[in-house]
Amino acid sequence: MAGAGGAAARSRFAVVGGGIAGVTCAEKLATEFPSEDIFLMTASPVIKAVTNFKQVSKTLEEFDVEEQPSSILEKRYPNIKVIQSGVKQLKSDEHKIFTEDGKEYVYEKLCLCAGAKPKLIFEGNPYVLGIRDTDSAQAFQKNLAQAERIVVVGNGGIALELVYEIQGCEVIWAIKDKAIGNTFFDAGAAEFLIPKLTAENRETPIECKRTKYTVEGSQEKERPTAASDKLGSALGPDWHEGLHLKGTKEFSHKVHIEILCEVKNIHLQQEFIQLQRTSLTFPKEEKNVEPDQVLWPVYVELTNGKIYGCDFIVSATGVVPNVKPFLDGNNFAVGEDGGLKVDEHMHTSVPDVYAAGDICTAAWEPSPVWHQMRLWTQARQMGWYAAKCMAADTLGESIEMDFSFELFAHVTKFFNYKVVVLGKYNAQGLGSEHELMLRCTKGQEYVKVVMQNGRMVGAVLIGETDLEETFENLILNQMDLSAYGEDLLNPDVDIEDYFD
Ligand SMILES: Cc1cc2nc3c(=O)[nH]c(=O)nc-3n(C[C@H](O)[C@H](O)[C@H](O)COP(=O)(O)OP(=O)(O)OC[C@H]3O[C@@H](n4cnc5c(N)ncnc54)[C@H](O)[C@@H]3O)c2cc1C
Ligand SMILES: NC(=O)C1=CN([C@@H]2O[C@H](COP(=O)(O)OP(=O)(O)OC[C@H]3O[C@@H](n4cnc5c(N)ncnc54)[C@H](O)[C@@H]3O)[C@@H](O)[C@H]2O)C=CC1
Repeated sequence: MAGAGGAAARSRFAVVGGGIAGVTCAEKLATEFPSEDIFLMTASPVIKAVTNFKQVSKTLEEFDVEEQPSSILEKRYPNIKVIQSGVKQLKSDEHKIFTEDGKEYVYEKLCLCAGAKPKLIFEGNPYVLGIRDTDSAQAFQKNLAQAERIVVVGNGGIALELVYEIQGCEVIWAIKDKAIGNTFFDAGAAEFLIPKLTAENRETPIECKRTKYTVEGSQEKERPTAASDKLGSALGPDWHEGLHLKGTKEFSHKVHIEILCEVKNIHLQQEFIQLQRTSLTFPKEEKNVEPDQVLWPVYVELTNGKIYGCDFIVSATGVVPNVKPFLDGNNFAVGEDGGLKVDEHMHTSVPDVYAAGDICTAAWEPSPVWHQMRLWTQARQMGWYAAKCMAADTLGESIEMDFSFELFAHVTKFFNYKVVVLGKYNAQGLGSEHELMLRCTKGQEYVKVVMQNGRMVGAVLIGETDLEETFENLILNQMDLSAYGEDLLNPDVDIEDYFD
């Protein structure tokens, strides 16, 4: 193949990234062009493959994500050539890729699927950890095994999962918002979920059949172990189930929530003691903590004036697309969130370069009930559709937007409840032009629909509601439901029979 200083290897199609988006894209290209070699360049030694894919309804899908050695992918698709080396530089004007191992590759069409990395608060502070891939999850588990108290910052998917799963360690959960889980829920749903978080006796988590990520916990308390700076792929479903997320204490769960605050500062122990002695304005006491004056390795100062000592901090504060430094020097249009802007054909602003998954920012005019969220369902759909678009452009064919972008649909699990979110489930972008309808049975189900001009535009379904398919249809067909009024959520009306 390509040698340092030797002739560059050539392929019609190249894909960068061995996560869900990249692997799905390479697989689809390999199927569309069985006689072409597809280069898949990836910085991680393993790739992520989608297995047990199940189309639950028109737009809802469920699947497992498996970490596999790249040889398995090459066996399944003999025309995929995995190049296990990070991309150091892209020279898009020459259609060339330079890898860390000193080789170069020439492509005709390229799809960038390099994912994203955690957007950390106080980046560089050794006491602040992020969770993204197997390495960082293992580093987290190792540190937790020695911890008595940690501070979790952020209010999205990772924070929701962590605060529920962690045992034997006190968790101070600091959120900017009034209610928990702001990326998925409104205050009503948060209220429904809170008892599950604070319950004394939780259900035992279901044992995970596949052991996924385990490490031995060290007993010595020291500075947090950081994950390596290798860029791995994002974790898959149920990533925490194989991990023993347990601290040093005997109690089961202990979560304290601090709302409407951010982290103002982080002080190391010595600095904290010094500040207490010398600064007139610095709080003299660590508040809300037992008066035994435990000394913690690190102290978190919140914008609400409170200070908490802890062993380390988890920053679950979103992601930033991986565009640096390997894309420097190319003229990519970038969205506000730092992602590569792509049009309705997943094409970036640079000729012959497409992008999919967490690295990209959907810059097309979306369907009124779809929006981008960096999720593995969207990574799979985008990777698949990008390959279709690359194929269509190569063959001079036209292509229509894939149906999966018609409606935002996500199924997941929080606090052991099934959670389905559809369309504008939090009335995103609707202003005051909408109405909400609710149905809630404590400890069992929470159903919220968002209505606009008599039509359903979004829904949150928590628990086993069995309503997802009917509501998906109602949002897609935009039927005028004004005549049904409150009956829409009446548990005595069999709504599925009504509309199916
Ligand atoms: C802890 C956690 C839990 C999550 N839970 C859920 C969930 O329950 N449901 C859900 O839908 N989503 C979840 N997500 C989000 C989901 O995992 C991601 O949106 C999705 O996996 C992104 O896939 P991707 O292929 O775009 O990127 P990634 O999986 O990040 O893959 C990027 C790939 O690019 C490679 N790469 C990066 N830079 C280079 C380079 N310079 N050269 C070569 N290769 C490079 C990396 O090695 C990697 O293989 C979770 C994420 C995390 C971190
Ligand atoms: N079950 C699921 O669907 C899950 C999905 N994910 C996905 O993985 C990715 C990473 O997850 P998260 O880090 O949880 O990101 P996220 O985007 O879900 O949430 C980020 C949270 O951090 C908050 N935040 C941002 N900056 C902050 C700051 N400076 N101080 C305090 N709070 C701040 C935001 O308000 C938001 O609540 C996301 O794309 C997420 O959608 C992760 C876990 C589970």
